Amino acid sequence: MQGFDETTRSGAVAVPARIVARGVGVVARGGGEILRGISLAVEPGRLLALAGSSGAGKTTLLEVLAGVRAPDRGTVLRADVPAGGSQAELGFVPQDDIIHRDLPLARTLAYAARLRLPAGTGSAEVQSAVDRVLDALGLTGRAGVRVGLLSGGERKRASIAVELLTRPAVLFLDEPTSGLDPATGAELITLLRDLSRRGTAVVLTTHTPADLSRCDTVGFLSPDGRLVHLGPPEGLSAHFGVDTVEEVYGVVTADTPDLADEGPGADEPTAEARSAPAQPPRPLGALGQWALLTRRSADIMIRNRLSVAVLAGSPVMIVIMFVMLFRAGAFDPADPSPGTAAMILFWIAFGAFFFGLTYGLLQICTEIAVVRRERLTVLRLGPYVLAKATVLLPVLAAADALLLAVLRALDRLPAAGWSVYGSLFATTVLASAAALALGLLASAAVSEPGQATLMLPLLCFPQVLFSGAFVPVPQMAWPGWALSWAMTNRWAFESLGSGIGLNALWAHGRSPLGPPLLASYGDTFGGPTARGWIWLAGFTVLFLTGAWALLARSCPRARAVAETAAPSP
Ligand SMILES: Nc1ncnc2c1ncn2[C@@H]1O[C@H](COP(=O)(O)OP(=O)(O)OP(=O)(O)O)[C@@H](O)[C@H]1O
Repeated sequence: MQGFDETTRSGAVAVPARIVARGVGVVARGGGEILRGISLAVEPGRLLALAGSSGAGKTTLLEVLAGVRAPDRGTVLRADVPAGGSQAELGFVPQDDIIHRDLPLARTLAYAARLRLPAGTGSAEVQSAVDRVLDALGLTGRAGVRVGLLSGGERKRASIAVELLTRPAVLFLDEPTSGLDPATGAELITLLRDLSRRGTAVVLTTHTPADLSRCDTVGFLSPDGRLVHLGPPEGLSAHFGVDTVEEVYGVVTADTPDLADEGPGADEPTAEARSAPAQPPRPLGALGQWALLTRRSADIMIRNRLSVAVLAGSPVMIVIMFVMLFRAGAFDPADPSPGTAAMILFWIAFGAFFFGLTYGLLQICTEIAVVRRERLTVLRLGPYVLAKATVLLPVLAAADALLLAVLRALDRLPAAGWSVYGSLFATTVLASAAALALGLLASAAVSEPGQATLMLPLLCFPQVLFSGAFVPVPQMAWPGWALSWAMTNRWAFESLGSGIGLNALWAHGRSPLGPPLLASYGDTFGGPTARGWIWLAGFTVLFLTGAWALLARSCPRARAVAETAAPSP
């Protein structure tokens, strides 16, 4: 590990910053107080550790200082040390990794750099920023290794490297040493200390007593969220009248007196700093983000064996099953099989739905920590969601085309012109698009991949039951009839039937089973094919908007710290 010595001088920050919290309080949703009356200053060139028992509020305080979360009481203000000029960035490393595991380290850093560095940054500058942070964190030798194969300590350093790309003035880290062995943890703290010596203010939370002795200042929280000590680590145990830092955790209770509130000191941010909005350099625009995120998503998908297996395997498996299930010639007007013809169309609609849903379900929840972090500063959610659809729609269209082509080649579908097959193809692609959007919505709604997997049957069952294939829509009880309007599969099934002329086959084909089926299904296939397309396109837009809205709620933007002033009680 290089550290931030003279050879890595480019790791220095351009604009050091000071952050001052005064009387900060945070109230939990249930009404309990998480933090009470906390005042402290984060200084450039200093390494501040926040310690305290589990649940004391360390992460909450870190998030408030970083602008990730707004305080309910008090103020958090920042002052960039030199007057004038643009304000420098804040870096935030949460506990979860904030890099994609499927990409080689240098590649994932290059994507992060293109997203975070100002619009118009050239390839050479991106490469030099990546080389700089790899060097600074001792990861140059691991540049070509897939992130998932790095050790825990290397991955933690890789997450820090992402943050250093923009030369942040203040770097916040939530438990950076958790899960690391003592030597690796100590090495990491030394590295952060070197970083702080170069002008960056570093704030971290930790549970490891050994970390505290390597920091400049320790802020100790009581179990009820008050700051009960703030000072150099050497004075910590003496302050509480015990021999070791470990013992401090035992003696600090809700009865421990508050730190005397002397405030953060005379050089509090000036009035100008209070009112100055943060002016980060202009980031990549919406179109640029969409193009970059599309490339990154495609790159990740191709490199992930599981996703390649799902993308290629599920259409092939479903086509084989359909071929095994249905006999040839169900659409032959001379000897039709009316019931089978309807079932073939239903299962084509369901196949298109299933491809789209399975493709979408794991897209967002598997990288939510990365999205959350990128959203804090630069990421736009519209381009992000659209990039997912852009990458997956062509693959879905290919799967739908394969399904139709194989079924036609093996005579499970009738000999018909290009216009009929164009209509069937358009229906399946729209059905897949709506299902993909539903999958993305579900993926944005859950918090982990396990929950997304559980959603699969929950989303599929109603689409089978209420599509109108097994119980025709005119025969449904009214609650089922009402629900059927919300089923994308109903509209795909109806458009397929109308596009292929199922009513005519049932009415004029030489099978006595046709007319009764026609009577039972009513005008299910009698409407224009485009009616189903409009419904499917509408659902696609609705579900994509829903995914965007859910992400906007769960992944908020960071608040400009200078503006996070809440009224004091
Ligand atoms: N959004 C929230 N809504 C309700 N309660 C919350 C919320 N965020 C945090 N808490 C509660 O606030 C308390 C402090 O949480 P926090 O994660 O800040 O503590 P911590 O000191 O970092 O804990 P640990 O060391 O175990 O990570 C906990 O009891 C937690 O359950």
